[in-house]
Amino acid sequence: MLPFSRVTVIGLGLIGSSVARAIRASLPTVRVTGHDADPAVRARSRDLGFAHDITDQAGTAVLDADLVLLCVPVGAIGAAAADIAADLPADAIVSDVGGSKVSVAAALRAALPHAIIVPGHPVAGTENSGPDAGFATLFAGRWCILTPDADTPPVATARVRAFWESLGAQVEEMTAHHHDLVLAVTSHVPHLIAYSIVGTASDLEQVTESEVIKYSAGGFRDFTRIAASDPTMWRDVFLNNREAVLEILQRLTEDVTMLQRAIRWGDGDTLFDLFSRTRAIRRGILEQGQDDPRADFGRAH
Ligand SMILES: NC(=O)c1ccc[n+]([C@@H]2O[C@H](COP(=O)([O-])OP(=O)(O)OC[C@H]3O[C@@H](n4cnc5c(N)ncnc54)[C@H](O)[C@@H]3O)[C@@H](O)[C@H]2O)c1
Ligand SMILES: O=C(O)C(=O)C[C@]1(C(=O)O)C=C[C@@H](O)C=C1
Repeated sequence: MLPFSRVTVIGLGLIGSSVARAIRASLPTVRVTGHDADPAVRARSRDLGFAHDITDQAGTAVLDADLVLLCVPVGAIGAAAADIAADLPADAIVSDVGGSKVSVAAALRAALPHAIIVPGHPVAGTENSGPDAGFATLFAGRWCILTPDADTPPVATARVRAFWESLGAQVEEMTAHHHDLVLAVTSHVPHLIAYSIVGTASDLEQVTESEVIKYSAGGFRDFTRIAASDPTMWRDVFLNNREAVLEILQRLTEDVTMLQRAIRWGDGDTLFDLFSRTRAIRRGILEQGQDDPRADFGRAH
């Protein structure tokens, strides 16, 4: 049995349009309705045709929904939830895809005090944004983390789990607090490092911009891909996961200082030991078959 038959997606950028496309591909009998606050995104989404209907008002989009998925930047989730509050059916489940979870859960609960809420985060994305960037296979073989709390009925969590599984994702449940700490290490601080190193390179007076472009075929090129990620989305993630990001940054600063000392004092063993450990981690990821699915980008639309 299908977990939902009428899904509304609010926010039709990379993630929202990918969810809509994935539903159309994997759950063809499910009706998909979309809404975006930006009229240009609504017009483009209608041209792309990944939803059965795109409404101009958020409230109209949710009138008969049984699942509403908020796919907007985490700083906008409270406003997007408030926009649907008056029209949300009492038995509809509200979920989201935000990259941080503690503040998102609080914003959802404040805007929708009586709704059934199952916060979520598909750990899958790219550096691109907007409705043209989405693709149906984005979630296949990737993790989706759900962070239900004491107010979340287990049956609602089970339905949202079944929904993501039907799009090809593997689902894990954890607390919002634990999610934010884990993602600070695996996603948020790595993005901050990429933004920072690309910014530093472009500021260096001794290195011209043309040299940065010319010699960026190596490791730096990988950083530039991450540093091209959406500025609004990532500003919101850092402002909304402040505590966990600052905690991990403190640890990182101490570890970088240790490496600085090893380089200064010619301590090759310390460098070699760390690099051997990190190489083993990368090889472990490859052995688990969790390599980067971006190799399929462009072919997967
Ligand atoms: N990009 C990724 O790699 C990735 C991965 C997983 C989760 N996420 C999360 O997904 C969410 C969306 O990210 P994205 O990459 O799709 O961004 P995006 O910029 O591609 O799309 C966001 C869309 O939300 C719309 N929007 C903003 N405020 C709105 C509002 N109040 N009401 C309705 N629409 C509104 C924007 O107009 C835009 O079209 C974010 O919370 C992000 O943390 C992103
Ligand atoms: O691969 C990328 O480009 C991503 O940034 C994807 C990524 C990640 O860091 O893994 C980014 C943010 C998310 O909330 C989830 C996934």
